[in-house]
Amino acid sequence: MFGNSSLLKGLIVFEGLDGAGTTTQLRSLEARLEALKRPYYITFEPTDGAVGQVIRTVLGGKEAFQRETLARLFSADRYEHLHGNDGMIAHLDRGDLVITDRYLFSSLAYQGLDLGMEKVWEFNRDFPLPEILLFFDIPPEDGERRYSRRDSLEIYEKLSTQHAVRDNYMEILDHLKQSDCEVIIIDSTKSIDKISDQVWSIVSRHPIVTM
Ligand SMILES: Nc1ncnc2c1ncn2[C@@H]1O[C@H](COP(=O)(O)OP(=O)(O)OP(=O)(O)O)[C@@H](O)[C@H]1O
Ligand SMILES: Cc1cn([C@H]2C[C@H](O)[C@@H](COP(=O)(O)O)O2)c(=O)[nH]c1=O
Repeated sequence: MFGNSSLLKGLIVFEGLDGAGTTTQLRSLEARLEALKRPYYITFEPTDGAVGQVIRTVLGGKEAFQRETLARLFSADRYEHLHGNDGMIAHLDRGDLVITDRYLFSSLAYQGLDLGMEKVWEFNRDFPLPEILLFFDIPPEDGERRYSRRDSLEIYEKLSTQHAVRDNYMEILDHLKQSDCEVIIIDSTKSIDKISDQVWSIVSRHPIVTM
C-alpha cells in the first residue's frame, strides 16, 4: 500500500474519528486563510455531489447497500471530487491550497472494517496521496461524547466501530511511512483554540500561504 503512489503538492487532508473536530478546525482555518486573502479551496468527502448524496442516505441509515457497493460509491465520489470540472485538481492547477475533510484514508479505515483494507485499496490505488495528512487523534470515548450530542447518529457512530476504525487508522499511518506524504498527528483532546493554533503553525508555512 502507498509504495508507488504519486503525491499531489498543495493538497492537505484532515482525517479522524467521528467527532474528532475536523469540521470545527476547517472553519477556523478558513477564517485565517480568508483574513490573509490567500488562495484556498476547502472541501469534504462524501461530497455534496450526486454520488455523495446517495452515500449520505446510506450513512443516515435510510438506504442499505452491499458493503462493496458502498466502497465503490465512495471511490466514485472521490474520482469526481478530484477530477471533476470544479474538482480538487482544477483548484490546485489554479494555485489554490486545497484542504479536504476526509479522503481515501477514510475509505481504508471505515470500509476496511467490512472488506479488509487490501480490498478497499483496489478501489483507491490510483488516487494520488496528499502532500500533508493531519490526523486528528481522539480516544473513541471522547469522540462519542461529542457526536452523541447530535440529534441523529450515522451508521459508523458506535463506540465499538470507532475503536476498530482507530486501529485501522494506526495501521494506515504506519504504512504511510513508505510514502512521501507528511503525516502529522494532532492531539484532538486539546482546546479548540490550541488545536487551531497548531494547525495554523503547520498550514501557514506552506509556500502557497507564505508567497
Ligand atoms: N477541541 C475540542 N474540544 C471540545 N469540543 C470540541 C473540540 N472540537 C470540536 N468540538 C465539538 O465537538 C463536536 C464535533 O465537532 P466537529 O463537528 O468539528 O467534529 P467532526 O470531526 O467534523 O465530526 P464528524 O466527522 O463526525 O462530522 C462539536 O460540537 C464541536 O463543537
Ligand atoms: C470519505 C469517507 C467517509 N466515511 C464515513 C466517515 C464518517 O462516519 C462519515 C462522514 O461523516 P462526516 O461527519 O461528514 O465526516 O462517512 C467512510 O466511511 N468512507 C469514506 O471514504
